[in-house]
Amino acid sequence: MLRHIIVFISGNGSNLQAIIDSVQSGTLECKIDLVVSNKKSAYGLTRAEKAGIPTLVFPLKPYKDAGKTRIEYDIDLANKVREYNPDLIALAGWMHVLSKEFIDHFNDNIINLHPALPGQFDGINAIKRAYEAFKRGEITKTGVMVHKVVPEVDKGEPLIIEEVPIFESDTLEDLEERIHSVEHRIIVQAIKKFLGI
Ligand SMILES: Nc1nc2c(c(=O)[nH]1)N[C@@H](CN(C=O)c1ccc(C(=O)N[C@@H](CCC(=O)O)C(=O)O)cc1)CN2
Ligand SMILES: NCC(=O)N[C@@H]1O[C@H](COP(=O)([O-])[O-])[C@@H](O)[C@H]1O
Repeated sequence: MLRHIIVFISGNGSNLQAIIDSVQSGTLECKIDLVVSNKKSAYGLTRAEKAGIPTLVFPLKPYKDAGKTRIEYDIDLANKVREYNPDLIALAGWMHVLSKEFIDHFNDNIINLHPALPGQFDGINAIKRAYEAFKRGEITKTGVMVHKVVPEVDKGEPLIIEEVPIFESDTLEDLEERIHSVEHRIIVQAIKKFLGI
């Protein structure tokens, strides 16, 4: 039976593109029913449109301007996404912390791609923070993981973890490039693993 996924983004969408490419090549046998972005400027929306995938732009600002809460935003977003009844929601660069109220609608069927090892650099700017920690001599390597999403940020059970080396000669850009290439591979692997396909 064809499995259905929804991908959440906030920016460039290179990981979304990796998912799209895998679906189009047949290596990932599922259907991307919707791409959701909280930013209308996200280039990932263009990637989705070029691939003929429906998009939903759902910004937070109107809620803030109306004095509404993040929870109200999350509940409204969850109600829109539930209409698609996805087998999986994949957060691929989604830059909002999702509330319990959102997560509870989807029975643990949410995964997130994070460019760090478990417990190393939770939150945003993980690659830069890892690079700076390496330069201070505090770490010798970093990594990428895809994990289940729970209310506590980046603390969900890992599905896939891959270590990524850092070299003395690396610039931050070198490390970012190395990490992104790993991300593009393991996000697809993680979806396959989660869906059992
Ligand atoms: N409940 C959860 N929500 C999200 C998780 C998670 O594990 N549990 N993963 C994140 C993705 N992420 C790290 O992997 C992450 C993204 C964003 C933030 C964050 O602090 N966002 C700020 C806004 C930052 C900005 O807009 O630049 C915020 O939400 O206020 C932390 C971690 C996705 N959601
Ligand atoms: N904490 C979450 C986080 O940092 N996510 C990161 O955002 C980038 C999105 O890139 P993309 O828009 O090109 O896929 C990726 O590096 C992803 O790991």
